[in-house]
Amino acid sequence: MIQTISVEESRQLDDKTINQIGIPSMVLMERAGLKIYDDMRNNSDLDLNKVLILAGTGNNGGDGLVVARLLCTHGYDVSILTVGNPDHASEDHVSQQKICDYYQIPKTFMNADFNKYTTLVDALFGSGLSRNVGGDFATVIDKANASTAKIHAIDIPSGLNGDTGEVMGTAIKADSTSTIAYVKAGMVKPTAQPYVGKLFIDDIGIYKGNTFDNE
Ligand SMILES: NC(=O)C1=CN([C@@H]2O[C@H](COP(=O)(O)OP(=O)(O)OC[C@H]3O[C@@H](n4cnc5c(N)ncnc54)[C@H](O)[C@@H]3O)[C@@H](O)[C@H]2O)[C@@H](O)CC1
Ligand SMILES: [K+]
Repeated sequence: MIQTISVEESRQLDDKTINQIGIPSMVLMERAGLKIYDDMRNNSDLDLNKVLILAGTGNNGGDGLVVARLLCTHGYDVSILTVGNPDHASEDHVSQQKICDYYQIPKTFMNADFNKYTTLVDALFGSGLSRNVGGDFATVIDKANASTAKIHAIDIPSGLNGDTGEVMGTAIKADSTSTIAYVKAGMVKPTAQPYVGKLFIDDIGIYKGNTFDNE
C-alpha cells in the first residue's frame, strides 16, 4: 500500500528538512528537478519534442524552471509561460528564473497556442494551493486540458485539493504526475485518478521520521 501524507504534513516536512535538518531549499529543488526530468524521459507516453513549462511564481514553478533548464541544457526545445505576478515570486523561483535567463530559455505568453507543444509541464501550484483557482490560472488550466499536448504535473495536478482529491474550481488533467517525497492523500482517491494519471514518487531527501530522527 502506498504511504500518503496530508498537504500540511508535506509543508511541515519541507520546513523541517530545510530549517531544522539544514538541507538548503535550492538543493531540494535541484533534486526534485532532476527526478522529474528523469521521470519525463523514462515515460514513453510523453513526446518531449516541444515542451512548454507552465510555471506559477512559487516553488512549484521553481521546480518547473529546473526542469526547463535541464531540458534546455540537454538539447530539447523548451519554452516557459509564467503565470501570476513575478513581483510576488518566491526567492528560489527568482533564483531559478535568473538561471533560465542565463540560458536564454524562450518565454511565451498567455495567447500561446498550446497545440504547438507535444508536452506541457504543470508547475502552477503544488502544496501552496490555498483557494479556488480563477483568473489567468483557470484560463491556462482549461486551455491545457483542451489542448492536444500531453501534460506532466509536478507534485500535485494544479487545482486538485491534495487532501480531499476535489477539484478547486478547475484542475489540470495530467497524463502523468511526479509527486515529491510522498503521495498526498487526496491523490489516491478514485475521483482524483483522471487528474493524476500515471504516478511517479520522487525521493529528494525529505523523510517522514527514521531511525536517525531524534523526534
Ligand atoms: N523548498 C521547498 O520547500 C520545496 C518545495 N518544493 C515544491 O514547492 C511546492 C510548494 O511551493 P510553494 O509553497 O511556494 O507554493 P506553490 O508553488 O504551490 O504555490 C505558490 C503560491 O500560489 C499562491 N496561491 C495559492 N492558491 C492560489 C490560487 N488559487 N490562485 C492564485 N494563487 C494561489 C499562494 O500564495 C502560494 O504561495 C511543492 O509543491 C513542491 O513542488 C520542492 O521543490 C521541494 C522542496
Ligand atoms: K502542479
